[in-house]
Amino acid sequence: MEALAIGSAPPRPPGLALPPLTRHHHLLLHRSKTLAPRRLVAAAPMDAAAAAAGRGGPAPPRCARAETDSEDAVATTSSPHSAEAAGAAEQGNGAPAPVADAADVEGVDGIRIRRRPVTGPPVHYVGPFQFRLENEGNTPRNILERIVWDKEAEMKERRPLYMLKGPLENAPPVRDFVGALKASFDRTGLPALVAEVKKASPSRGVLREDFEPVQIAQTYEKNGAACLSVLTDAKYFQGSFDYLDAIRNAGIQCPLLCKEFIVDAWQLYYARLKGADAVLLIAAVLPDLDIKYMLKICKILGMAALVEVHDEREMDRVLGIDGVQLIGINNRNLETFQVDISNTKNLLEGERGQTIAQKGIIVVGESGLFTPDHISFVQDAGVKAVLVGESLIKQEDPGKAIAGLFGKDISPVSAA
Ligand SMILES: O=P(O)(O)OC[C@@H](O)[C@@H](O)c1c[nH]c2ccccc12
Repeated sequence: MEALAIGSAPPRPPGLALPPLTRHHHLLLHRSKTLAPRRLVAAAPMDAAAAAAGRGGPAPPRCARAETDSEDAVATTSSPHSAEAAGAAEQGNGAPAPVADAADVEGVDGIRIRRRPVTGPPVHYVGPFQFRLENEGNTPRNILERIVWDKEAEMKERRPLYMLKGPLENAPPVRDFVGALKASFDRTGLPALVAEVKKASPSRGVLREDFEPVQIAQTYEKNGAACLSVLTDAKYFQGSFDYLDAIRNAGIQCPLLCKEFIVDAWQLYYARLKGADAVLLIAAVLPDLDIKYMLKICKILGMAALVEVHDEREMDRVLGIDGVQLIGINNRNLETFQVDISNTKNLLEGERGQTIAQKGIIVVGESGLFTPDHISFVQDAGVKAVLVGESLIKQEDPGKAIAGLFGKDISPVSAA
């Protein structure tokens, strides 16, 4: 294993130069005509969201006043790289750069959500009064944005990275997540099951009242799950890193996926020390450069990364990244909660499917799978693994429910 780059930020991989400034110019210059007119409102010196954003996370959003337009606008960025680019724009010629509206930042680095709240333009001092432009920038527009903003805030409470060094050295050895998926597929001829230990979700509420994570994990393993996925987000999924820990220490052999909204490399180290063998990287949340960077850290830590996509654009982005071994196609849109299992098929059709086959990438069909027909449908579409939560966890014995989902018993004992 390579040395762990802990205590200091792992170096930016060679060849990953910052994108040239011009890549962002259209975003900086273009202004939406559809935005509602803005109003000036009297404001407290700093509201809570602005204060949170201003506390200085890894990549504070930058704001600048529009130069060419009388109407003030707000710029934000969704990645460290675009933030740096915006900074360069300010410094380059000494003049304030034209900026984008909140609505225009959709699509920065290929991600639609805004990674951080827009803080709004600076407070204006007018005699004894202070004014601040009112806009929608401090309100999340969808659930994914809300979760990610909260996660960024959570990150501010974390222990410093160097404090993870000791516990990381004592972490349980890594298990081969990809190998387990392949072995299961070869053994059963059916998509390998990643069974999810999930108490609740924002879209479905509480899925199981009497929630015993270790027992659930044990029955999943006994009944043929190749790997397990453990929700660790507390606020929206009632998950916990303690569940990961407890499952790992209960003697479960299945490799474990840490199901978390990863926004910061720190979480990768933390997941590993809690026993994770794989992590989820969501393309709707992470720009390409962050995915590349995090893949390298995963490699150093020996963990697999399941890179999740939901649409063609995200799939194309991820197919352009070297070193991706596992792609998850989420049938659930995390912004609207709509589930459509034909999404898996659509994203695997034509050239995309061929590229995936050439690269030897394993595709995991995720969400909304309830019946043997659903499993056959996604298998025919080309997946070699499935990620299933609700349809199992809601049954009295979630493990026994596996045979119902696949239409046959896939437990290792029955195959022997
Ligand atoms: O419960 P379902 O519909 O079987 O879905 C499981 C899994 O795909 C879903 O929990 C999931 C997929 N991607 C995510 C990202 C974050 C949180 C949860 C998820």
